[in-house]
Amino acid sequence: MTFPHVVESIISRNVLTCTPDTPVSEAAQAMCRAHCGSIVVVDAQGSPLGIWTESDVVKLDLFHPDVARCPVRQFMSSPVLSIPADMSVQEATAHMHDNRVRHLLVTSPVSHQLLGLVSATDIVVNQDAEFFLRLKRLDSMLHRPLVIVNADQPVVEAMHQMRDFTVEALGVRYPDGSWGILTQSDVVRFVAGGDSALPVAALASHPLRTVPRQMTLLNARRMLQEGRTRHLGVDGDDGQLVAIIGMSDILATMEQEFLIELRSALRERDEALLQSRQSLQLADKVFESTLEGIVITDHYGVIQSVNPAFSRITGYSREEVLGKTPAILKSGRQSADFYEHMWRQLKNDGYWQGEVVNRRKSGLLYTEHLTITGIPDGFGGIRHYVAVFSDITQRKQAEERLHFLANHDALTGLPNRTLFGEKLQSAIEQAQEHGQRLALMFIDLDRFKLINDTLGHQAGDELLVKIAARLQTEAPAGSTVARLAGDEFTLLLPNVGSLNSVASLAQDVLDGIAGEVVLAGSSKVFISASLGIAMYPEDGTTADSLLVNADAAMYRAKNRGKNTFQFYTADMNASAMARLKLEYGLHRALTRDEFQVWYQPKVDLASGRLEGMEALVRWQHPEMGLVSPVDFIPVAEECALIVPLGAWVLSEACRFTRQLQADYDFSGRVAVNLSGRQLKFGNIVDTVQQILQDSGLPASCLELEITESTAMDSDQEVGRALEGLRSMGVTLAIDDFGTGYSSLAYLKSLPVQVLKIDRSFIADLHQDKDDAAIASAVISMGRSLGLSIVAEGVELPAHRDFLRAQGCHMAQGYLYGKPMPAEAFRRYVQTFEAQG
Ligand SMILES: Nc1nc2c(ncn2[C@@H]2O[C@@H]3COP(=O)(O)O[C@H]4[C@@H](O)[C@H](n5cnc6c(=O)[nH]c(N)nc65)O[C@@H]4COP(=O)(O)O[C@H]3[C@H]2O)c(=O)[nH]1
Repeated sequence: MTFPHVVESIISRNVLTCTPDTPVSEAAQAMCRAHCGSIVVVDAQGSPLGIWTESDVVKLDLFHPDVARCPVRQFMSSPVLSIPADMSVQEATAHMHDNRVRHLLVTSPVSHQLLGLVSATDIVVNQDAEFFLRLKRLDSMLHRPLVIVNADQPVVEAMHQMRDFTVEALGVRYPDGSWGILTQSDVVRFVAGGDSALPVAALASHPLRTVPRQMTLLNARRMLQEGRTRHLGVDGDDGQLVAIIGMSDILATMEQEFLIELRSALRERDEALLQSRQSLQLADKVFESTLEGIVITDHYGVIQSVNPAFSRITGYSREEVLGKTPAILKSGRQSADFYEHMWRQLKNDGYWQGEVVNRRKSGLLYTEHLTITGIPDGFGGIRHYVAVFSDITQRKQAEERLHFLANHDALTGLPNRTLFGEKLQSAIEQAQEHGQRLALMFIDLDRFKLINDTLGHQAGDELLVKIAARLQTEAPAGSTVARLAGDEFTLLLPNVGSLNSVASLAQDVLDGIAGEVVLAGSSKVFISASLGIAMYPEDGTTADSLLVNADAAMYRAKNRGKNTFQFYTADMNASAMARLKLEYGLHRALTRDEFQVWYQPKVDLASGRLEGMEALVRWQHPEMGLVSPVDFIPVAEECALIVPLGAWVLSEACRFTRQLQADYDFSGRVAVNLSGRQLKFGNIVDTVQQILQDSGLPASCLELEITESTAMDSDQEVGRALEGLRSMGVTLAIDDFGTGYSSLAYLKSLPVQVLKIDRSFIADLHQDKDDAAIASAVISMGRSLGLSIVAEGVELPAHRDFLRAQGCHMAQGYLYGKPMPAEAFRRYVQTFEAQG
């Protein structure tokens, strides 16, 4: 059976009312007129005081002569039961059942005014009970006794029968054997104005309509509704009247069924309520006592509730965070991208889980494992977010510690073999992807075993820690130092440039390690290391092959006498060694006076006069003999030795030239090469000034040559230096002109006076038209800019003749004289002078 939702939808709004003083007979008349089974007794304000129903009428003692004139208040049921209109039909039915009434007044839940009346009939008629009524037959509900009166009996007696047997209708037997019926409403009519001596026949309905006992309740109800009568006689199988049934009997049956259902519904509801109350209590307990922090926010993320664990973990009290957002915990450790991703997932899945680093009120960071769940609002949106988190800081720290221990050497704290292997692998992948080179150095301490055995393991450990520290000092940024085992260390250098730089670093590492180490107990040891280098990709393309080859190279270094390094590839060794040798030699050469300045004459092409000379440095190496500047100047440039070396050459050349001037009738200029590094970092203006002053050589007798590429350097420092030198009165020349990419406009802006045509254009100009064309173009261009033109590398008379014909001013080359030591040049000047 289904029930209408609330009582208001089924109430009868036409309520029959009367005052409390209304005589019983009048009340009964009103009920008869209105075909109502009850009348509500109201006070002057219309508030219900009681109710008087058909069944109350039957209870009247009509033998008492004045009873019909008595006020209805004496017989009404009071207080009258009323229910609010928004009460559910189920509850209303339970109410009726519990209070054993068939009518309830219905009042407005707001104003409490009387709205109407609801009867059991209203409830049952408004049920969709067809299915049920079709299943049930009349004989299933024949529980009430059939009470029979004779047609000639007085009505008052019949009323007593009704009351005593609590039946709504009586069977009336007529003398001819036919049947009639007397009902409660007939009694109401009687009370409304009947004579107490009236016989039953005067009020009874006759004949009684009868139906068979097998009839369904549905048909019986239909007949009752159609026949405008509230009762039917039921025939037994033998055709004898066995019962009288009325609408109320059908309703009672339905009610019973209804109540059974209702009771089970109520029981279920109560159980559900109890269960939900218990779960709520449980949830409350969990919320309050759980060790996990809980934050509940609204749809906008504004905090609505937090539990005690939240305060314990974050340090913020409930009051401090209510109305704020969880952003107060932000540590800045997560990127905007992180939060964007989190919200996107929350929106899509209604769920997010992960680790977050937040900040406690005290400022300390902590790591939490956080789960955020969106609580749906039932309309496709989110009503709340619930965040549950646990503080996993200690666990994380322990994990990190474990991870560190698993990947680092306990003694030195350096990465161990495992971590180093990973780093090497990823460096290889990186190098492969970007086409870079990397260097792997394998370092093994020399004589470590001896130290360990003689001084003990503790001293050995101490030494290893100190060596690790030295290695880390030498390791450039971006490199990785690791300890693989015992006294074996590695250094990984990603993205390395030249082999020379690797060799230099290897030497620095060895120098950094080598030396005295003071250990606890003041024992001193001298330590050194041997180092092997494997290059990616030349010496191997896998981590293993690089390690094996670096190790092999290290053994070779040991065999070569220790405290040295070796590349795995022999060629690399040779060039690196040669270069290192040169570099070391160079450092020593200055202090050991191994440098010399040689001079090469420069001649005026038109007159053939000696116009000056170029100073050219030479290195008299004790083993290698005379070393060309072509071999050592670039090295000196790289290791910055060029600055002191250049200053020495300059001072030597100026002193020599001043001497020539003093000794001979020599007024020529000396040209000295300047490197770019001298111009940038050598404080060159002050240096030149000082040298000129010390030597006494006039600035006009000094020419400084800079290469075309240095001249083109747009570095401001270079420009300032050139201006400074020029304003001092020194002549500036551009060397090797034609080999670079000088723009004419730029050339014009430089404070130079001399252009030296590179000898590569001169060598073949007598037989190569292009060279000839270039040389003559440079000459004419230089002249047009007002520059003095010097041709280098003039070896043949043909060179001389061509250059002279083109208007070149000066020449320098083997035709006039090779670079020669100072003494030889002195003689050269002497000869020239003698020739006049
Ligand atoms: N084949 C041939 N060569 C000729 C002839 N005439 C001169 N040479 C060579 O040409 C070079 C001229 O010097 P550079 O262009 O300044 O080129 C110089 C210069 O760039 C650099 N250099 C020499 N001394 C110094 C110095 O004191 N400081 C700096 N920074 N660089 C220097 O070394 C370079 C080479 O110097 P050197 O070996 O002395 O070589 C000299 C010289 O010996 C010739 O007719 N035929």
